[in-house]
Amino acid sequence: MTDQSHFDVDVWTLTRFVMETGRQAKGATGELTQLINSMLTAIKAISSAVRKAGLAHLQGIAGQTNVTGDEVKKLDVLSNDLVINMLQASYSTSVLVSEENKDAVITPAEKRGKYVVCFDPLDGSSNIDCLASIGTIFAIYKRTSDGEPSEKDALQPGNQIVCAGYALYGSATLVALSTGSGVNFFMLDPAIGEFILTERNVKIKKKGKIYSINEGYAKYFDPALNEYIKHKKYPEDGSAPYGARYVGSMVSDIHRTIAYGGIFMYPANEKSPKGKLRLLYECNPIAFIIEQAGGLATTGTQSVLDVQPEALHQRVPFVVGSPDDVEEYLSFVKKHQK
Ligand SMILES: O=P(O)(O)OC[C@H]1O[C@](O)(COP(=O)(O)O)[C@@H](O)[C@@H]1O
Ligand SMILES: [Mg+2]
Ligand SMILES: [Mg+2]
Ligand SMILES: [Mg+2]
Repeated sequence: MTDQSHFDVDVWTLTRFVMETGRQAKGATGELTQLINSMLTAIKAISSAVRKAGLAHLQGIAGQTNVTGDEVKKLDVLSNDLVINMLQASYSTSVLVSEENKDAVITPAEKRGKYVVCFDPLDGSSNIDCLASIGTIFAIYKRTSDGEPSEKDALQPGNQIVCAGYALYGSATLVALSTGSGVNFFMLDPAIGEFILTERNVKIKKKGKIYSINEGYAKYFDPALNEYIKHKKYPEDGSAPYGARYVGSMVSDIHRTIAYGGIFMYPANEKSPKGKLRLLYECNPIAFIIEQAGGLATTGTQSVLDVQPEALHQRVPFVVGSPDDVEEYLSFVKKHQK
């Protein structure tokens, strides 16, 4: 018998994992499995496009701006089309909300299913042309209304999420996924085109040593935030200062925060009174994952997942990470409210 130890013959692919957990869900119809698998197909295709962008003239701008004023890149458009087409072909969705579409995309009647998906097809677009890591983010909800689907079906708080995940197109392509019972990491094995389970039930450190924020906006930060950052740089208790890391691709900054611990912040500031990150397809899915990993996700005044959305592209201030770090930040906010 040859030694097969180097080749796993009982490999846990993401598809197998989702089927396994899907079967345990009461009343499982397999529709969520179909949906997730279609999302994975889009993610594999985006991963391939990202890695050949420089060769296939896919870098650079597409020549338009989106509803939130972002300059849309060619890869934003390609990724968006891939996700929409794959999800609608899965017969499991009724309403799609994308960063790149002003209005909700309603699935044609003959292809409708019971899920609503909010997604950022390509996160970190400003980093495409310099080859820094970028990602895809998604959140899946069950439709709760009857009759004709509409954008209202997507205005659910993040605490109603059924499944959320992100893909990171980094030195490897990774998917972090949660269906509400913890977070699991899967890495793409290009040799077989499958995502392989690499880390089960991932937990974030209680406290980290890294803070992550774009300090280029420090001029516009509120006093509580500036005092908190000063405390990280010049700790009064003689402890070591925190390290600073900021990629400018949220998925990349978030994945590092989960892997190493610490805090990621995109708060409100004078220039962006509600912050920059969008609630439905950036903050809610990431907040869900972070909390499933034992972390905290706050707007500064409430838990992100409790925010009742009022508009598809609304922004919220966003501070997430290790529980002790987020709590410490909130203590500075409270101190300045008195
Ligand atoms: O350049 P800034 O203002 O720090 O903003 C960086 C943030 O903008 C984003 O790129 C916005 O996301 P998109 O690239 O999907 O529009 C985040 O990924 C990132 O955290
Ligand atoms: Mg954008
Ligand atoms: Mg984004
Ligand atoms: Mg985007």
